[in-house]
Amino acid sequence: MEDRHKECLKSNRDFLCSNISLSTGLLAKLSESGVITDEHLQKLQNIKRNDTTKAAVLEFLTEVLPRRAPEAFNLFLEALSESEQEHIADHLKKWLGDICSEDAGTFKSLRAELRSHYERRLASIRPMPWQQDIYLNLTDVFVERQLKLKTNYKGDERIVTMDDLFTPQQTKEIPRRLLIEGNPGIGKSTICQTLAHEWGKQSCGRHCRTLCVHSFDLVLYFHAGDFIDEESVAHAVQKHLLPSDYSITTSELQGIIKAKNVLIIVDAFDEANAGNRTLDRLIEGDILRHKTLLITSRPNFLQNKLSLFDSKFKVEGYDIREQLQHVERYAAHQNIASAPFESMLEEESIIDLCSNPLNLTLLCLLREEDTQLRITRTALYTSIHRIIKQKAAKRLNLIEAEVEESLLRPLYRFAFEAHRKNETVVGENDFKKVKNFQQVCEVGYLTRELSISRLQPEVRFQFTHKTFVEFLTAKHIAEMDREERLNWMQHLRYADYRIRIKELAIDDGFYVEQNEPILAFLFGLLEEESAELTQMASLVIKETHFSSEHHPISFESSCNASHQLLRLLAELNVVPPELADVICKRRPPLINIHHYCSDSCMKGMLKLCNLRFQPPIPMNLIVRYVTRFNPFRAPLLIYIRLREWDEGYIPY
Ligand SMILES: Nc1ncnc2c1ncn2[C@@H]1O[C@H](COP(=O)(O)OP(=O)(O)OP(=O)(O)O)[C@@H](O)[C@H]1O
Repeated sequence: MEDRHKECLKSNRDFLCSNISLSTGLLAKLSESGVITDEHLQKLQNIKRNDTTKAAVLEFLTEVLPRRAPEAFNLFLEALSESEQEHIADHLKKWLGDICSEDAGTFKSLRAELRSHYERRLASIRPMPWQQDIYLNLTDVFVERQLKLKTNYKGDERIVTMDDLFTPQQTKEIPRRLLIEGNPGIGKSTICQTLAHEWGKQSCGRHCRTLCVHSFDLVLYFHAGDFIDEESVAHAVQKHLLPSDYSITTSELQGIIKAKNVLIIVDAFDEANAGNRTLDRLIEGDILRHKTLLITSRPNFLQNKLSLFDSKFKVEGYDIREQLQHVERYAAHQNIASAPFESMLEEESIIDLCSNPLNLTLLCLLREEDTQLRITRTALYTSIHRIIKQKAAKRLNLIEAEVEESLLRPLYRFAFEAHRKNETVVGENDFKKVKNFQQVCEVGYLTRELSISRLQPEVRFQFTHKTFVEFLTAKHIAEMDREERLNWMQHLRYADYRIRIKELAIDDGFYVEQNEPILAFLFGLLEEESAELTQMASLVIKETHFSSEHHPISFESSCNASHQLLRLLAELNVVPPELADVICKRRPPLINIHHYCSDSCMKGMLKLCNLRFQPPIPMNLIVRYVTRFNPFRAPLLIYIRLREWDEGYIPY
């Protein structure tokens, strides 16, 4: 409870004890609004029964109410008014009004100024900050997030909604230090923005009476960097939240912050924690310990400060329901049909991207720009990579070429090394070699990892998505010279095998598809480099026995190693003539297309058909069980003269 409210109860104790009736109506209102618990209720009723009402009121005023949440005082006044004791509420309000009348004007004006600041400045999201003309209305597109609340030191978690952020948890105390952690682009800043913007709207709406953001008298919304070189929160408010011609002194601000129920939101601890003394003091409770502080950070930046937080939340990727809501809202906001965005969520090649709100927003923006139904996976990742690069350049105040040269190239190498070890982490020994590693992390592909051993702490960095590791690895390989690249390719395995011996519990296998995430990106990235591409394709042709004859009608001839070239061709927009020549010279006498064939295999097949070889390559097409409409299959079926299949299955 706020100091001035405590003071008010104390100064009016005699009046209250003599006048309050602990009626059933009042007690019911107090327990309904959460001011008292069932235990409190029982205790007060016992005192009333065994002693006097006065004694019970005294217990309530001294032992119960002052220990409750800041908004309990106002709820108490409301309960009085609603239980026919309005005159008591008025008496207390008048006392408070007389005491605070001078400050009240300053406070009201400050609150109005902040509200209008948030209303104006936080109304939209700009997913590409360097492109201010691309913006989305926050209220229209915001997807309500779920958070994981850590419930004990063992790491057990419980799902909560954003409405539960400020709710007392285990200890029943209002949490004063809250932490939200999450990976890059997962929506931490957007949560902060929404909280401040909601508060700016004044109305509590349906949240009324819960511990929502509107229960705070003031919300101060900062970026962690706003505290650098600021000696106090009041100084940071003056510099970052108020216009320069707004007249209020730092000591007035300090007085208001001290007296009021304030929520301080600090976004992006990870971006500005070094040498941030005021922020450290705030987290440690060395200053403003009774105020509520909400910090967001990418994971594992607050290691030695974690114990200072009463509530720790994690925000994770979208589930499918949230993805759907995201694209529907986006489409409605842009006033276009949502079907193309919804179908995007089913595209296997980008499934992992869709769970990240930033990536999904970028995908929507790209999809809107792109009138073609499909673009290659490489093109998609390249576009997103470019956006992430531009974002980093803007944030780090560098030109894009510098980001590429000094930050991304080391990152490509890290990805390559990590992939080679089949890991998605970078160890201390690796990153120590890079002088600006901190900045490399800030690009947004790496997050700080917990040490593996508690006895010997080690800092490690984790890549955010496996597919990005593959894409960045391919970027590294694409930058190698030809010999080195071919040498890397030569060491891949190109034969499928499967061993299963049940009695010995041996189950092992290898499918060349395992090479494809990187090879496909590599083909896509080198599309313009015809000679390089042809060299790589020749190697694949040779190693996967593309030119050999396959059994003409085998049900087992599924989409296997010999189809790898097809799947890699799918990543190209155009097959360059040099490569087409090689394929033509080394074409197989027959190609089997099976109902097992993957979409990219079909897509590559189409590309092959488009080369119009003379004489054409004969083809078996086995189309059993094609149940689902697939946009690649339909044109293929039209394009290819179907060999009749004696079981009479009708192609879809
Ligand atoms: N709840 C949401 N509803 C709709 N869009 C969202 C939501 N959360 C995030 N986004 C989209 O994702 C983008 C990135 O989100 P945000 O900046 O909040 O991520 P972040 O976790 O703070 O990332 P970083 O750690 O890189 O700063 C936003 O600009 C917005 O386009």
